[in-house]
Amino acid sequence: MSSKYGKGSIVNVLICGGAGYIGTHMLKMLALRGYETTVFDNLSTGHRAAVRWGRFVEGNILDREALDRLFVSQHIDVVMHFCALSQVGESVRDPYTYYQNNVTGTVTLLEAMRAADVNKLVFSSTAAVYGVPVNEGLLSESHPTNPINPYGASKLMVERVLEDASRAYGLRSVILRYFNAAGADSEGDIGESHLPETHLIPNVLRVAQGIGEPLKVFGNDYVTRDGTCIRDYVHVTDLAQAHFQAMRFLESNEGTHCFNLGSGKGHTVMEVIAAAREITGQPIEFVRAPRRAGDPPALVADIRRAIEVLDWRPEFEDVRSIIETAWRWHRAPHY
Ligand SMILES: NC(=O)c1ccc[n+]([C@@H]2O[C@H](COP(=O)([O-])OP(=O)(O)OC[C@H]3O[C@@H](n4cnc5c(N)ncnc54)[C@H](O)[C@@H]3O)[C@@H](O)[C@H]2O)c1
Ligand SMILES: O=c1ccn([C@@H]2O[C@H](COP(=O)(O)OP(=O)(O)O[C@H]3O[C@H](CO)[C@H](O)[C@H](O)[C@H]3O)[C@@H](O)[C@H]2O)c(=O)[nH]1
Repeated sequence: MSSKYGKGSIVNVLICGGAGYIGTHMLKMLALRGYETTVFDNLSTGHRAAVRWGRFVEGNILDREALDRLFVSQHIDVVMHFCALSQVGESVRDPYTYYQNNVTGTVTLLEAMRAADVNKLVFSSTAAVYGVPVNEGLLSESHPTNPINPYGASKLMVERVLEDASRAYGLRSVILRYFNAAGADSEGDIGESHLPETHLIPNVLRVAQGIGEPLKVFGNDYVTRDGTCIRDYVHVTDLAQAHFQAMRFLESNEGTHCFNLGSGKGHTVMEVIAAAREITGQPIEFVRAPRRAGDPPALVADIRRAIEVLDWRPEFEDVRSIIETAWRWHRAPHY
């Protein structure tokens, strides 16, 4: 079997945060490829109904005893760590909760892994670690990290912990800095369901369905081609595939390794709305609103490192195909 899809020495995968949006897509991929999966999740933002494969353990990564019990009861080869609170605005209002959950929670998980001799981790980081880009080009992993909110800072702190843990304890880790996760499982089994929903694409599609408040477009005076922010939307199944390849990479590579994950292409808010109008056939009305605090004008990934080192490439190349999968889910959500 090819190293891209074939099985290596890894059999048992612990998916922390596997009841959430991205974690459930990871879960489905691993389960269908024959891996033994355990999801550990406190359901703070995740959904029990989304965990349709493998074993589920309800628990909090801040609870060391619960983690110890899990590692004793189940052999684990690798941990994929999706748990986080991830709303930028909330992190500004309540930083203690964010540092507690995202940093202390992760250190607790790492300590439990060390005690159980589990030495491989794939970590969900974010483009928010970069802060405001220093130039207009694509962002590579070597761009300075200067987060402008506690959410991004909490992820950067964990990245630093992982580097130190690699030197001190031999932990192997891959840090994946995602840009904007979007879309849904192409079979419609799972999708994005957050409450409140802050992300652009689900909010646009909610308006297309005639649900809730009108869409707000935050800011129209950015120095971009139409005045609205540019983001790099990457399909959630492409993210799961990158995790899969990162997991396989850890079988033969020591140390800490960091990769951007995006599509490599940027779209303005207005371009996303235009694409969604075409796909849904709905007018999708919006109101202009002031800039949202903490929004950089443009964030687009340089993904060459993930292509070269992980042999990963996004399959959903066009934002329309990403929105189409999300639209299918939003018309028939299961949870
Ligand atoms: N969605 C994006 O665009 C995006 C972009 C960059 C990075 N990320 C990161 O990717 C990861 C997954 O994001 P998502 O969009 O799937 O979020 P999500 O909120 O849907 O999923 C997170 C999951 O973690 C669980 N969780 C949170 N804290 C926990 C704790 N203390 N103990 C146990 N479980 C806990 C939640 O219940 C949820 O099921 C997060 O770490 C997020 O910061 C997401
Ligand atoms: O109702 C909305 C929602 C969003 N936007 C705009 O659409 C763009 C995308 O916003 P999202 O909230 O969908 O995504 P963000 O770029 O703010 O955030 C995402 O990417 C970040 C990294 O860049 C973090 O990782 C974060 O967790 C993740 O949600 C932004 O310009 C935002 O101002 C609107 O105009 N109206």
